[in-house]
Amino acid sequence: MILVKLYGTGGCTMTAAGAPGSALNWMRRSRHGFGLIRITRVGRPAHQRTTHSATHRFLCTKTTIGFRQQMDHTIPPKEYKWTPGNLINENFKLGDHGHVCVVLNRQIQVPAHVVKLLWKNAAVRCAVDGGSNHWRDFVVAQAMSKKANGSAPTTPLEPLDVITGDFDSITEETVDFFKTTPKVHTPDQDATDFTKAMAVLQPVMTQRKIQDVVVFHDTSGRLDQVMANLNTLYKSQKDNCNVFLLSGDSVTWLLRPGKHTIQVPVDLVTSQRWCSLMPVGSSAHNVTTTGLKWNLYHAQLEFGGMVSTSNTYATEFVQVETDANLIWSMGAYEFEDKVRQAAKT
Ligand SMILES: Cc1ncc(C[n+]2csc(CCOP(=O)(O)OP(=O)(O)O)c2C)c(N)n1
Ligand SMILES: O=c1ccn([C@@H]2O[C@H](COP(=O)(O)O)[C@@H](O)[C@H]2O)c(=O)[nH]1
Repeated sequence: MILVKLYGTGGCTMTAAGAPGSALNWMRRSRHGFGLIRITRVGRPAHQRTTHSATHRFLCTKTTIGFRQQMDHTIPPKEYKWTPGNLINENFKLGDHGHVCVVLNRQIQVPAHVVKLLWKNAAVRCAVDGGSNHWRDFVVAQAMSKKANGSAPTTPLEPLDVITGDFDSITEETVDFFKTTPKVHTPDQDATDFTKAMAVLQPVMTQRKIQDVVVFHDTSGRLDQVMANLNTLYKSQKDNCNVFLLSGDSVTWLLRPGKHTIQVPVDLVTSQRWCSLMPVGSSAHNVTTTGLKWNLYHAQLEFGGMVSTSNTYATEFVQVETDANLIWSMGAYEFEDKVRQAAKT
């Protein structure tokens, strides 16, 4: 097993410069047979951690005023355009420089054809700890189904580039199955394996100018893990990347403060699939939407107050203007499969 150890202690930070020993080189070097690469802990070392200083509070206040000015249109709000159809029923390719695929430790419920196309088109492919067991199951199931229905062999699934994690869930069989795949050990127990995987991937993404990450997860099972996965969306903001969580019946990502246009696949509009806006972590004080069945107008969204669930679409283009982060989640897939089944019969 090629083991790349992510040390739990140490003073250096990961660099994107590609210097010898940097995180950036894990793929290239491991392919050349390098056994051990030292990468330091995720996050800042303890001596560099700060409490919220006066300067920090000052900056926060300035930022808040900045958002208010954005909402007042004193300064134009930052604009974002989203085309989730690329994850649901067309193209299956994101960004000018491609996307990263990440498999978390949950059975893959996203329809197989979607997984295969997103995987094929990915620039980097990663499994996180027990996610590698599920990826192995997926690979085997695909091979078996081809054999069982006698269909012509197609090109095999592209290999994993890296497996990361604290390795408390990956099985020996899976280690053996992926014995040539580089492994990056991330033992830090103050962050989830998913969060640490994002940190491992970040230098490669920076180098290759990749901004989008497609994650196969599932909303069933452990609520703490589901909530932690949402937290990872927040944490990934600092790296300026977009992380999309795909489950068997939803696509979820973070809307940052600003003005968002979401182009909704037409079939989801006509079938009136659900969508939602959730103020996870902090209240949003000024949210205005158009294109939804139940719109908001300079509304406050917060836990303990109003949250927008079981909403749906009035038009193909939804606009959301918000002064705070919101989790956007929308129904997908399951319905598509039902339509496909119905069309067959
Ligand atoms: C305040 C606090 N609560 C909880 C923890 C414990 N903790 C947080 S993240 C983490 C690692 C979780 O690893 P992951 O592989 O993502 O999940 P697992 O399936 O092992 O639970 C642990 C142990 C902590 N370090 N600090
Ligand atoms: O029920 C679950 C369990 C795990 N996850 C995600 O997968 C990674 C890796 O999990 P391991 O248990 O360490 O293999 C974890 O960080 C979570 O992000 C999950 O989503 N749901």
